[in-house]
Amino acid sequence: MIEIKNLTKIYKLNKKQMKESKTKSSRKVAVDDVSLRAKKGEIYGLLGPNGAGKTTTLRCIATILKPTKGEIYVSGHEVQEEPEEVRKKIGFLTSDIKLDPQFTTDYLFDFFGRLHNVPEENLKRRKEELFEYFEIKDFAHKQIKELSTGMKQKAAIAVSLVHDPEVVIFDEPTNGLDIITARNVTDYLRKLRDEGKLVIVSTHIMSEAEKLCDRIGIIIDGTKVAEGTLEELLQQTNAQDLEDAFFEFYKLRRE
Ligand SMILES: Nc1ncnc2c1ncn2[C@@H]1O[C@H](COP(=O)(O)OP(=O)(O)OP(=O)(O)O)[C@@H](O)[C@H]1O
Repeated sequence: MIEIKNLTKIYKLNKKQMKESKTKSSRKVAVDDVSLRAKKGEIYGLLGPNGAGKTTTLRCIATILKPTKGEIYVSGHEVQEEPEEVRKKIGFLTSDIKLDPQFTTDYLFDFFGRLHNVPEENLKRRKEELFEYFEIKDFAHKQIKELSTGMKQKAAIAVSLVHDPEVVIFDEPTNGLDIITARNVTDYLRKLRDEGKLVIVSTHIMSEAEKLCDRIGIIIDGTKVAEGTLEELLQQTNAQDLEDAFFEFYKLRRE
């Protein structure tokens, strides 16, 4: 389970960032008092527009960013108190973390597997399974820098799952992927959910959230403005689809 209790993340802005953001304040509240729970066996989607605070929230869960306030528990371990334990439990994918361009997928898979203390037998089996599923075999021995965007994303996904994590945190996992590769990835996330894993994803794509996520948290300007199953969100807004529901919540937030 992931439990976020009153997470707030404030970035300190430097002069250049203040100028770019056209603000006189040196503080940017990226996430403002967000609480949520996601359970094993579900895909929880964080849905929000650009700059809503989705990536910041996921990075705090993944121990990459330090929360300004609040607590986050991953399988019972608090991210600031037991970051090592949290890192063992999670697989984290984000576009900001790039695989080293001079290495091959095959090499990086083994490297990260050993870093996670995956026994050699299991590592071989995991590689066989993931490389087969994501059709990595044909380019497994090419350097990352030679790969297309889609191939790089598949490689990053396989590497993030090397240790068979019980919690999978994917930041915009289908970003930049063609429709076939994107379906491949979302199908794999469903498979993980069906195996009893907890999957948390961020997206700004309404149709993806609608089809993929068991529960959705809508986040706008760093605040969670709504949460529920698709049916619940539609009921709350009398909307026909998620896009309409989203705009209802957006209007309410901006009023
Ligand atoms: N390192 C940083 N320093 C200062 N401000 C930041 C930093 N990272 C993000 N922000 C700001 O915090 C806010 C939330 O950003 P975040 O990346 O979490 O949003 P997001 O919902 O993931 O957006 P997107 O869909 O565009 O990736 C934005 O206003 C962003 O400009």
